[in-house]
Amino acid sequence: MLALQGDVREHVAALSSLGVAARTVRRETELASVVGLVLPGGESTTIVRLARTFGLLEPLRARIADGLPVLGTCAGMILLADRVLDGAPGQETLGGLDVTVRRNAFGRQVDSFEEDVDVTGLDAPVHAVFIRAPWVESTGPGVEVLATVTTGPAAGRIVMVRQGPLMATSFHPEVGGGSGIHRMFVDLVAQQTQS
Ligand SMILES: NC(=O)CC[C@H](N)C(=O)O
Repeated sequence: MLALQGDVREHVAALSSLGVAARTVRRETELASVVGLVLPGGESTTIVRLARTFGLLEPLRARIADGLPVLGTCAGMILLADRVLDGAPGQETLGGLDVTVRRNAFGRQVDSFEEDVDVTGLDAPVHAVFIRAPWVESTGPGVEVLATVTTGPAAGRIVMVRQGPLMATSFHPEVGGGSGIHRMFVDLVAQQTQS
């Protein structure tokens, strides 16, 4: 669990409900020992700035490039994206996920909303909470779309993707979304660790 800024506690609670004792990562030595990493929602520019201050920016990029399973939610999705539209001037990411995301994409009118979304691979819909969320504007060839918005002005927009060991949601599964998304990620980590 990257614990520089954002809703770390909610993710730790969601993982703990699945019997997974998540460890927090703030230092390079802590990063070195994890087998999977969650990038929380929060403020993407702040998280990148703190990652640089803590000497974690390049080590994070290196572990992602090396195949570390990562779940990025909201700001965490922005951090995983290779390309950002409407970002802060010169906004950097960790990258790894071959997508273009649009930051704060849902606009002022509906900047926060909730919707039940169907997720490929889950039996029940996920109650998805969007808070000044990004959406995925476009995806590269290796990226699988796992969920889209179905109603309202943003219908059809991509809000969950996966590319190999990298998974990202626009919404906050750690806030009232049950444990389905975390379960998917824990399974992904287990798969990748075995292979
Ligand atoms: N809830 C969130 O994580 C919002 C993300 C935030 N708008 C950002 O750009 O980082």
